[in-house]
Amino acid sequence: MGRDLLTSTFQEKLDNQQKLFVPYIMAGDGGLNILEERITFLEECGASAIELGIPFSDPVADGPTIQEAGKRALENGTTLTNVLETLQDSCQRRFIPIILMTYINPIYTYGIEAFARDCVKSGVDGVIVPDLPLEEEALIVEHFQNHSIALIRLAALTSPEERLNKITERTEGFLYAVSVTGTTGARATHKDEVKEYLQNLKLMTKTPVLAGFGVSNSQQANDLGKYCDGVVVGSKIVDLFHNDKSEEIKKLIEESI
Ligand SMILES: O=P(O)(O)OC[C@@H](O)[C@@H](O)c1c[nH]c2ccccc12
Repeated sequence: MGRDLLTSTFQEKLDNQQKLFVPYIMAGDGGLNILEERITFLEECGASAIELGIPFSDPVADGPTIQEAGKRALENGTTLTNVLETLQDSCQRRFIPIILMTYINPIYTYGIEAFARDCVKSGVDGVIVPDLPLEEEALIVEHFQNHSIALIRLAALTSPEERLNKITERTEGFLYAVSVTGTTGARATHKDEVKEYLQNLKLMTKTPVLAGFGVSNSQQANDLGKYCDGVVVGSKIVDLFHNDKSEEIKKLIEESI
């Protein structure tokens, strides 16, 4: 469970010469009643873990596709509370690690300790909090540590070396290497400097490094995968589920791992 499950699942895949693939989905997009089905489907396709977004009214890092998904989920009445309840109900039936992506505000409102405790009950293994800078993370770190929940840190192309040192040292589970400047969303190509950026991060940490933002096809996943351990794909997956194209999701994952 928790941080250790994330670490051992990733290590096992890497030992088998596989690349890691973490799809992002928005909880409650299409209704919370289909969440378990989507998670199972992604698990069967070969996903390494699921990044599950909690919809939020002010999603500053999200591009248009994820924002729209968030709006649909909020309209469906999705909240952090009912997502955790849904995950708890299906907890015994899944093996794939779950990572929650939520802004700090919903965690704060929920109560930090209560959130950490309920993550454990719901089988959540890691958390990404994109609007919580390193300087502020003391607010939550201890609570997560006590419950063995991984706090996954994000590196940016613009982070100075000395900041990258702290990020790579502190990250748990994996390092999320944001590989574009700007918000989430499919892009046609990545800048040349991304290659060096990923290689540099790989030298800085033994924790797996995953590239995310702007990956929308297996060609990009394979290209980036030469320099790191795998990819996170959000907008493309959200878009394909929304348009009922799950066969394409299967193909994308199979060709990327
Ligand atoms: O959508 P993209 O470009 O494939 O990028 C992944 C991203 O959507 C997902 O990891 C994510 C969604 N919202 C975020 C906020 C911050 C960091 C990461 C995220």
